[in-house]
Amino acid sequence: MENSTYAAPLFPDRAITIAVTGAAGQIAYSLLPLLASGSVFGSRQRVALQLLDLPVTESVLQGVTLELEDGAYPLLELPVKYTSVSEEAFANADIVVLLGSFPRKPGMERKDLLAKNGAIFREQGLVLNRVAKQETRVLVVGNPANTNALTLSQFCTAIPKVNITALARLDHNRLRSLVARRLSCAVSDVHDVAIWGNHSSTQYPDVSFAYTSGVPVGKMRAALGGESQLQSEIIPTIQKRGAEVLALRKLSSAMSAARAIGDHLRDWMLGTASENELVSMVVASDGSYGIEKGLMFSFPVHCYRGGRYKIESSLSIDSFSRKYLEITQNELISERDEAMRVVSKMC
Ligand SMILES: NC(=O)C1=CN([C@@H]2O[C@H](COP(=O)(O)OP(=O)(O)OC[C@H]3O[C@@H](n4cnc5c(N)ncnc54)[C@H](O)[C@@H]3O)[C@@H](O)[C@H]2O)C=CC1
Ligand SMILES: O=C(O)CCC(=O)C(=O)O
Repeated sequence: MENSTYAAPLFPDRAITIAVTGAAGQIAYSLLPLLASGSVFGSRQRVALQLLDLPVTESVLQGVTLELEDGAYPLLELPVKYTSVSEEAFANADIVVLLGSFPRKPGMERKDLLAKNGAIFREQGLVLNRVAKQETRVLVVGNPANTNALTLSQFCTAIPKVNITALARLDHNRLRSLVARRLSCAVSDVHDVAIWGNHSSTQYPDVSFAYTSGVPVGKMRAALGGESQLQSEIIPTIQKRGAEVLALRKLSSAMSAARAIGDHLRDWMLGTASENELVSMVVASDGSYGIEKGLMFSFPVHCYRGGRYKIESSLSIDSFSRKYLEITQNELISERDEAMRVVSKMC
């Protein structure tokens, strides 16, 4: 991971406590070693893990815990806690990573999961509302991630909305890597790609502000073949990348998702490698770019040490981009309305 290895620990005198739900699942199996090894929060930050999954997975979760212990990670507090009781997993957590949910199967759109996962995120919002600290940072990964984060935030008013985010970093990393492959340059040379909107096939992967050492800002669309090439090939490739992996593996992306979660958490908590770097995060809209206030929308943001971020609100959006922003905003509004209809019936 970029930047974190030598970072000063966020909590020099104690471990950072991270609750992970869905901890017996496939993303967790790639994520937990990243957290335990120090590659997210730095090589001097102690880490305490509180793992949650359903009672039916108890033996798997116990096996994962044994493996973490057998990893003999110097930074990891022992014993690793695991439970099927949300209150126990979330108590005193500095960070809560919500993977636990019903996953998409081949042929399904992520929004087909709204009803099933809306119930889970309502329930977890209510529990967090009772036991979480105000400063707890929450990252929603379970799909449909934007709308699950919105549902959770409706039921968890104890945590300020700025502390609740969802994952768009996998899409951001996919785009960054695609640009590097097309331009035959290093991924680390590609800066300021952006993902806008929903973590779904309507997301808008945007290269308008991207640059490399050889391609200055404003010239990236042309360097990638122009708007028609973006429209017919590059944008759809990123929009459908999750489905492509799912069709090939018969399982959704997990290794790359874990890596993206590490990147999201590291940048959010420690700040980006360079102060001006743009990264993509799903956050509550502040009305920038005309996006409805409160909608959980992926924006390009700047991150600052200590778990702070700011939406970059001064980019200029042309008609090519505007059309994509509207499509993804409309999808999020309809997901939100459907999710609120579903969860209101549960009250
Ligand atoms: N936002 C993003 O970029 C991405 C999101 N995802 C989503 O992340 C989620 C997790 O993916 P995988 O690990 O591959 O799924 P998985 O099916 O391997 O694991 C999910 C785990 O969650 C557990 N679970 C289900 N309901 C739970 C609850 N109420 N409380 C606690 N645990 C619960 C299950 O028992 C299972 O162990 C899925 O919703 C997937 O669609 C996956 C990749 C990228
Ligand atoms: O596509 C899915 O439903 C799960 C995995 C995912 O969200 C992704 O790979 O982007």
